[in-house]
Amino acid sequence: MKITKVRTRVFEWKGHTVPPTAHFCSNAMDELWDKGDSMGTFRFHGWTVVEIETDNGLVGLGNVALAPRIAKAIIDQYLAPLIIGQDPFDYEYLWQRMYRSTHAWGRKGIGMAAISGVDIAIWDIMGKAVGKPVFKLLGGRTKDKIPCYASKLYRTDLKGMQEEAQSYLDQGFTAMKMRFGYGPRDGVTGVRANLDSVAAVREVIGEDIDLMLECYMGWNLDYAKRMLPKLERFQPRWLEEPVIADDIDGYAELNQLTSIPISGGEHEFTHYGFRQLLEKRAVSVIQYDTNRVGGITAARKINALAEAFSVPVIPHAGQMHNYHLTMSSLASPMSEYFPVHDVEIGNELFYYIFKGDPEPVNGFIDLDEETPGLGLELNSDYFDQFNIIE
Ligand SMILES: O=C(O)[C@H](O)[C@H](O)[C@@H](O)CO
Ligand SMILES: [Mg+2]
Repeated sequence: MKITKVRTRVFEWKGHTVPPTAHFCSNAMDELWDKGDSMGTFRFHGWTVVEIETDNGLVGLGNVALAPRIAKAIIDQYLAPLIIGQDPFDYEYLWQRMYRSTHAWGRKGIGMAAISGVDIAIWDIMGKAVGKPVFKLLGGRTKDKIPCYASKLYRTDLKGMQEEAQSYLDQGFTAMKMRFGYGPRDGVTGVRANLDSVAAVREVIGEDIDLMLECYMGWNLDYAKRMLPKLERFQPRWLEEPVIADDIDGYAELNQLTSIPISGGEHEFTHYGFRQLLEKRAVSVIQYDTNRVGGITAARKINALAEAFSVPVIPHAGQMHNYHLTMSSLASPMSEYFPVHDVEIGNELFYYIFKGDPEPVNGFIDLDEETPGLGLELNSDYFDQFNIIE
């Protein structure tokens, strides 16, 4: 079997979006004095869709969620020529070919995200070629079903957050993640506002539900050191990305500071990046996203490393490209799940572009044993709401 064609399309949402309110989610721009839209940095309203065709008529589907127009250009100009004419089952060779030939500029960030999109499509082809779901190629089922945590709870008014938390309990979730809205520049009142939001959610969910806390890199080391002891009484399952992704020593310091596990890796790349995080004991939970980290070929290596370090892997976002790895790895106890809603920050856009992602039932998702490949197809129902760039 040979790869004959690589097609990339950018899907840019032009439909209705829910505007974020102030202090919706702390983020890496918060430290800067900025007159602009401080929420702009973490809205993702576009996606790159990768379709790889083979000479026996198979089409593999991959995706990239970061800087979609750039990802498309990288795939079209640099990666497609490296894989056309090649056998998709040579996935490790192809990964190394893409990785090494773009090494001067592509090791981390959007270069690796583009490689990820291609690699995901290659795994989809392999599954379709042998008539098996991708998790079967990765070792098979290690769990009956995958427990999921509901991930939204952006910082709005406390009553609204409480109602939202209650709705996840009603749907059967036993774990959920909330976002902080305030950081170092918001002073003592911001500290109080952050603590109040966790107290409000805990009040509704009680002590027997896992609660994850997300900073999205909106704090700094000093602020995080002051916040962590104050958060201990809420017994969070983890505190996520307290500082920017490059401050690995900061993560390591925070991870030893209190009983609260520090999570990260959503903005880290390849097994080399994760070796550093693991060796420094910088994170207690790993959160790569397969569509950034280097695809399934890199993610499975990270799973092996994490297993040896006894650090759980709970990938960013859930979604099919991650679920297959979670299903097949003992290192992965759980998945993130974005409850479907109107287009807000863009995480939910995945469901408007693809269909096939499983719906959680009582807080668990399952993968079908019979559907070959990743189990995704394009969802043409919403095509007219996108600007589609070929
Ligand atoms: O962990 C996450 O789910 C991500 O950090 C968020 O989706 C991010 O996009 C900020 O909301
Ligand atoms: Mg996160």
